[in-house]
Amino acid sequence: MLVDSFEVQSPNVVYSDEFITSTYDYASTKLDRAPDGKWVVKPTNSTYQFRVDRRVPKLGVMLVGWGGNNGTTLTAGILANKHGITWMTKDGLKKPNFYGSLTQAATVRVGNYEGEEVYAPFKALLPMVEPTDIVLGGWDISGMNLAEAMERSKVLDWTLQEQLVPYMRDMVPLPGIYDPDFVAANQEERADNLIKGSKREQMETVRQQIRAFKESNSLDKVVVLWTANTERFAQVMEGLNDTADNLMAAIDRNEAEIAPSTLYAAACVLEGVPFVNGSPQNTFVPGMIELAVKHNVLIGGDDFKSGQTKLKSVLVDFLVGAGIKPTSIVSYNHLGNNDGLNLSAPQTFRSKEISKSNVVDDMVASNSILYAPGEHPDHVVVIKYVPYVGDSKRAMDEYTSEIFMGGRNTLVIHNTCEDSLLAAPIILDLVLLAELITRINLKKDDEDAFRGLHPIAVLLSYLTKAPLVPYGTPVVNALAKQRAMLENILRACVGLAPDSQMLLEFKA
Ligand SMILES: NC(=O)c1ccc[n+]([C@@H]2O[C@H](COP(=O)([O-])OP(=O)(O)OC[C@H]3O[C@@H](n4cnc5c(N)ncnc54)[C@H](O)[C@@H]3O)[C@@H](O)[C@H]2O)c1
Ligand SMILES: O=P([O-])([O-])O[C@@H]1[C@@H](O)[C@H](O)[C@@H](O)[C@H](O)[C@@H]1O
Repeated sequence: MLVDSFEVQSPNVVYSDEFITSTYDYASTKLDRAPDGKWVVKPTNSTYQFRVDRRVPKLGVMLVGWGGNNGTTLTAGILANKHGITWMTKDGLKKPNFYGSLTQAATVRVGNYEGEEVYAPFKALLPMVEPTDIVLGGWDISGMNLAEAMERSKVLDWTLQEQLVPYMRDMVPLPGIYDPDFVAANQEERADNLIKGSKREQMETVRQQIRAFKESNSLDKVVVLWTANTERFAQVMEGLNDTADNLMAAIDRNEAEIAPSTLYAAACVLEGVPFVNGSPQNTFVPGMIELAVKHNVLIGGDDFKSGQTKLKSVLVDFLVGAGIKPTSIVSYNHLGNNDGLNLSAPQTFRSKEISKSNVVDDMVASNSILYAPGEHPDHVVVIKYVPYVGDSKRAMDEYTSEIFMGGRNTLVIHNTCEDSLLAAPIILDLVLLAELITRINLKKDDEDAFRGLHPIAVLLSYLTKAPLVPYGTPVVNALAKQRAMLENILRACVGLAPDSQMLLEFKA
């Protein structure tokens, strides 16, 4: 059974016009080592208070790379849902949906009613912005309007595209910050819509564009998300970008090694606007992270977890969790969109190779029965550019594992999909959750004042290949654990315990 919404009746939850306030008992463990070397695990309990602002803002979302495959596809999807646009295909009439979005198309279990399991939409956990209320805008180094850019992307059925043209032809991306040193040379030909000037002038222009977008649309909040091309990694150097002050000084010196993505991110932080990185490059150099923490502005990333890697973070978790030892993982894919064209350059591919490769580290480290210290599966990532297939990425994976008594198991997976149809709903979740997170405050035990969550938005991990986490926080890539972490924190905000899956009421 699915319920559209619910309210929690509990002495630990108070609903006011402005806030949902909950008192939550958090159970964890503390480990000690006894003198005889025995490990001692001590259950611990602490009390948190969560306070969520129920007032959903008028939200503007500014995409860096708005005219790309992902940007145009998300824009088209939101408009088709907003206006109820249906379209005919050879398979019959199609209706708009938000499939692939955790917040819009997934559910959470809230309990059992008269013997029937009851679920609610994920978005029912806490008040969230409705996707169709979002005001979209953004930047692109290509000045093509969104209708023509949608056609260029070749993602959506033509019978849908032609109905969307009237809504999208007047959407024109703002000029963007372009630096050919950070992307593939093959991107030069589309770079006709550029912010000129020094790095400081470019950053200040972006700040002014954000302010103008917010004011002209009478917005309460803006979230910026990078869905532009993958950049090469920037060198991290002492005195350049290792601290917030050094980063700002480097921008003022027009230092070449400051990437466009970092300039956008810095502009956002200085404007108090959340910035989410959907690509794998190290936008968040140490100085950028320090700047965000200093200004207490949400940052999150990196690299949308959309297809091949998302499956990997499930499959390896299943194998290792079942005591099976993956020993060789080969992930190949080819695609023919502009992302693939940009990734055909070694320096930009390297950014993607890193984010696609590190995703198994936590799962391998979780099982020293299978893996000796320092031992890892062979892991190879290959991406090839094949123009003919366009956005329809072909992913082929081979997982070889050791099983009982010297046996071997090999799984071969073929996965074909429009990459942008996987990424667009993930972008939606990232911006909706980033906005929600800024409305969550908490305090622990006897702390006096409520405070926000850490500006590095670990809660977005489920949606990213390379989760950005505060120093000292474990990096979790296993998809089930990431989803549970997100769901359980949102459940705690309304005083609900994690779903233990124990179903004890049916056990005796
Ligand atoms: N499934 C997916 O599509 C997926 C998954 C994970 C990550 N990503 C990442 O998302 C990003 C976008 O993917 P896409 O398929 O939409 O690519 P795309 O090339 O179609 O779109 C990128 C857009 O960004 C613009 N752009 C490039 N540099 C810019 C800058 N400095 N400022 C403003 N605009 C700029 C380009 O002109 C282009 O229109 C890529 O980095 C890709 O690696 C995509
Ligand atoms: O998310 P995922 O499917 O593992 O990874 C994808 C890669 O396989 C693809 O080659 C690349 O172009 C996309 O940007 C995305 O990163």
